Amino acid sequence: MGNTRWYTVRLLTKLDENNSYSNILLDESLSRSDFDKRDKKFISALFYGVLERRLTLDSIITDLSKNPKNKLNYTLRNILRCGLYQLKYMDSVPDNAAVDESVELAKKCRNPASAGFTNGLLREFIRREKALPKTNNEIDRLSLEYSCPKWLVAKWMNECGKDKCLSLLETSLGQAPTTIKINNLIGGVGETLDMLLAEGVTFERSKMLEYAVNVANAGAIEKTEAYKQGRFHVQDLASQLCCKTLDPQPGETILDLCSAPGGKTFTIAEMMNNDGRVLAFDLHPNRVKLIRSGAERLGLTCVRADVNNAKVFNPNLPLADRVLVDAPCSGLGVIRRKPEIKYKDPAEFDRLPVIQAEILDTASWYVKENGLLVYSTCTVSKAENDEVVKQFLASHEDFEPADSNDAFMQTITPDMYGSDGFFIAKLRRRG
Ligand SMILES: C[S@@+](CC[C@H](N)C(=O)[O-])C[C@H]1O[C@@H](n2cnc3c(N)ncnc32)[C@H](O)[C@@H]1O
Repeated sequence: MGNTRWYTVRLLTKLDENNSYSNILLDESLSRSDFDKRDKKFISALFYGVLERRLTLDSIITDLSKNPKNKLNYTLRNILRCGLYQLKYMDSVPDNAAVDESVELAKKCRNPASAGFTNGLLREFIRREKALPKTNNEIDRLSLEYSCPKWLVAKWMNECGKDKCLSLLETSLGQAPTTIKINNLIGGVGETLDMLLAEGVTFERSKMLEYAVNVANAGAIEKTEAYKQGRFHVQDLASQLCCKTLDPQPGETILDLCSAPGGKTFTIAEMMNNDGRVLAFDLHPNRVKLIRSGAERLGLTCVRADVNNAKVFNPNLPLADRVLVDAPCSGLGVIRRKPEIKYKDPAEFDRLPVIQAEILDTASWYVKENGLLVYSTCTVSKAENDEVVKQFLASHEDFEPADSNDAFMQTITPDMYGSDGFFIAKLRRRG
């Protein structure tokens, strides 16, 4: 097991140094390693666990360090984070093993004092009965308990109220579900599910959507024969609900302006029985390739993918029956999948509403009379959701809510259907 811990510490350190995406870094390096299944599971649990609890773990380190101003190097900090995580959150690891293994790793550090420091800090944590540092107010307490930055706790408390905020915090931790969208154009649903079952994949069909299936042991889902045959793609339930809101019909022209990697494009094309035109765009050429290869695997010949900047009006694009703007956003609805999002500097998110408004305004030019414009994000943030839509409606008299009551704007939170956090607004161009 020592090897798996050192491996995890090195991966976490790489993440600190390079700012890369956690899932890509872990998947790529594990697939190149020769660890067995059990070791890989341990490494993943420790890696993601430390990442999602990083704020809490660092607060404990600061609290217990005799000299908190003493800067720890990345490696030693990650050894301590991993040790504390095992002590506090991994019941399967005995306390002595967590401490001893961490001390062994600390001996690999250049500073000879590291091992003693690690031993002292971890043992002090046990002596204090693994209590979290004391806090003075509720925001600080929740921030520490859920490893969520104070600004985000305060924001959700303010915007959603205490109960919703608590449920957002609760569902921001732990394993995210894996949902697939069955391709109704290749074989029957039953046939595809039988194939998955035969390959050892267990699942539960969604009660909300006919072609949505929750997969339990999703590890190698993209290695299955059913996947290779294009019988499904991985897509969260909320994204599938977004496509349902767009409600594309066979024979129509659809524009999907922020489309990569293409999940919604594929579902839209399948809902249209591959009949009509789905014009899918993204700003980044490499990501456009993902749309093309996905559509090809799924046999969706009605999809055409190209590079296009959604902020700038493109006179070559046709008027469309329905236009989807699945906008770039802060991603606060998916921090369970990508914990690094919550540690970003919130100032980075300030520019997003302006970009979103620009894209939505440009998108509106492509909508036919009586056509639909759907705006969506995978974030829970009024500034990027409700406010963008309200301002759009205020400055575009030719558009109206597509549903008569408040239902035209929907904030989906993970507690509702077990999906990601998501926002969908459905607007119509007046006739
Ligand atoms: C939320 S993701 C889209 C996810 C996609 N709709 C799906 O379901 O798979 C937002 C996408 O917008 C793209 N994007 C960002 N700025 C853009 C712009 N100005 N024009 C077009 N695409 C843009 C990003 O590259 C990213 O792929």
